Amino acid sequence: MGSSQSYLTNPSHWATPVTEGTAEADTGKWKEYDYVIVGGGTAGCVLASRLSEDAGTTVLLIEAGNSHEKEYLTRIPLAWPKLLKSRVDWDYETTPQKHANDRVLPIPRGKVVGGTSSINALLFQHCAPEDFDEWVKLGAEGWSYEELRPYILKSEQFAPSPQHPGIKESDHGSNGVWKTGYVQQAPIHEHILDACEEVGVPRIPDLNTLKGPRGASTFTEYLDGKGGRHSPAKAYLTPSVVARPNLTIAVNTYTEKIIFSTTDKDSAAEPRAVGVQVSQTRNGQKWRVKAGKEVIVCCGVIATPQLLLLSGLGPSSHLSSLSPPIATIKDLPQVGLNYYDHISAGPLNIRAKPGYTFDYLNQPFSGLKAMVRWAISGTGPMAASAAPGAAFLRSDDERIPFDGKASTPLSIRDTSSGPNAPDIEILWFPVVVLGFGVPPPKGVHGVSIGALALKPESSGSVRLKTSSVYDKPLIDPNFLSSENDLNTVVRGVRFVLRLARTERMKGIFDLKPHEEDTTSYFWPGDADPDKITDEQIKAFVRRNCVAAFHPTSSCRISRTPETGAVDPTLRVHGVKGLRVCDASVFPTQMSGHPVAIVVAMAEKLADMIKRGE
Ligand SMILES: Cc1cc2nc3c(=O)[nH]c(=O)nc-3n(C[C@H](O)[C@H](O)[C@H](O)COP(=O)(O)OP(=O)(O)OC[C@H]3O[C@@H](n4cnc5c(N)ncnc54)[C@H](O)[C@@H]3O)c2cc1C
Repeated sequence: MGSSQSYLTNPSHWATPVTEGTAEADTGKWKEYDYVIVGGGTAGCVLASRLSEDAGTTVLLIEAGNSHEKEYLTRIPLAWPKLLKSRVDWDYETTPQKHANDRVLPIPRGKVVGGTSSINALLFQHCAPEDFDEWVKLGAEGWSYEELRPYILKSEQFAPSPQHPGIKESDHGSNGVWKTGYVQQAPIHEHILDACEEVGVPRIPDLNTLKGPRGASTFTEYLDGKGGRHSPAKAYLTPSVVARPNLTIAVNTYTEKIIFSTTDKDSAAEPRAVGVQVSQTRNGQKWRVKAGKEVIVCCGVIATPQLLLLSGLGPSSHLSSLSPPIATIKDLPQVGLNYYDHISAGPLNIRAKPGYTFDYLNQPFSGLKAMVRWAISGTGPMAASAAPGAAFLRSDDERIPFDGKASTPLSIRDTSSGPNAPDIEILWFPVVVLGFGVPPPKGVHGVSIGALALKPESSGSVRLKTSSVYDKPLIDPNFLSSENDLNTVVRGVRFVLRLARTERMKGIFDLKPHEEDTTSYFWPGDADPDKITDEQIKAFVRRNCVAAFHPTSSCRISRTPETGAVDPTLRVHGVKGLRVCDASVFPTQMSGHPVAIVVAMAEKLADMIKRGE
């Protein structure tokens, strides 16, 4: 099965229409592929590319969004904030968050080939090696750092840069298909790195070494060498891969449910996935395809549990409570639970003198000029980093003067994955950010800094609102339900306030005297760390916290169905012919940015499948 057309929109070309009277699992007449991969996002692109390397294996990749090639803005590194709430964003939101003043928080996710990796901030990070040892302890045998690292390196094609000496080539891959390297940064970035050092966080040359990311550094990013995003879609679905006759890529098509065999004699005890049902509109024509070998679900942390639940895999009490109820195929209590996300204090805006940041691009003429420059030459600020660097620290690091005269002793349990792993990230953006959809202030220059709890205890769930894939599910991350998370974020905010008052930032930051106007966009950025109280910071966080867009674990790997949704081979517990591969299977949260790990995981799974594991 294949086509000369690269990305197919009409299911008649690759699936079989459902006609009246057709039995649900009558697969005999359906178009068939060895592997049906649902979700052409980060993991889906990698798997489709690797599994179709064998010309004798047929692969179908089904994506709900459009081809990335048709979405111009996805190519421009600095343009990703413009993609949020656009047609390439699923634009999910949380339920009202009880511990964040009942606010509803946005959760963007990519709806386009490449998925969220096509709309994200392009940061490439291994996270902390100890994160993976923690995974193994939680039951993910085979997913230690030692076992996953070769696949991180396999994926990467790193371009060294003379501006970034001190990087060991052995810490990066050079023969992979995914291009990484360094981009231009706003002038303020280097100053902030030095300021971090002044507040007790050393500068390190590379976040991606065997020592882990503790320290302050510039991010490696994924770029095509011509100033554009090199998403996994671009890296893995090259024109020659897309042209393979054994690979079919379908776009603008929703997978509604997985279909199970009714003839398999063991199906009551262990159902077998035999294909999927798809459609393009809520009440329109439906089509089906058969998976000769496996269905692999790669829909991400929200849509993967949604699809499993819609297919009857989940807690039967939840499935039967829906209207109309969904028949339980396998009672799997953990599907959709254990949703963890990094929580950020909310934008800590600090004014800066002009000339150090990218705020000038908000003026129409400057922005347009930068876009034209990028379109002609792939250079200039639009090719630069939106989040050039970060500091990864521990809340118990005694070298850091977290506390101020007005602070109280905060009790913080160690939730990190190990002594060398961080539990706080300080991430800076070289522009003032007022919030989703809020226009930037005119004539103001500055930075927006996030203080993130990297190993939150709070976890939540994804649940169905209705029995239709066209209705967004209910997402309740339960943010800040643990006081420990809030205290960790408070410590992160205190670090930022100290950083703002370093010698290094004098004359660069334009701090105003401490005042208590909590309605200002520059509260508490201007606040004096010796005058602000923990209660004031906590109130700010509850009012302003935002998800850091790194959710994981809603179908996590575990030894048993009582503790997770998939086994270490990524097969859904107790179901044949069905695996999951995306950030939903992470056994728990990472202490860093997850996209490189999703890619490595898909690389590893492709090898496992080829070896018959
Ligand atoms: C704004 C933002 C910035 C970020 N920045 C970074 C960063 O700089 N670095 C980093 O490491 N991480 C970053 N992340 C997180 C990272 O990009 C994601 O964790 C990662 O890409 C998730 O990959 P995935 O394969 O799990 O899911 P996705 O890449 O989201 O793939 C899921 C795919 O499934 C498709 N799909 C869903 N439902 C269906 C259906 N029913 N039928 C068919 N297709 C379906 C979706 O359209 C999507 O293409 C960011 C996230 C966001 C939102």
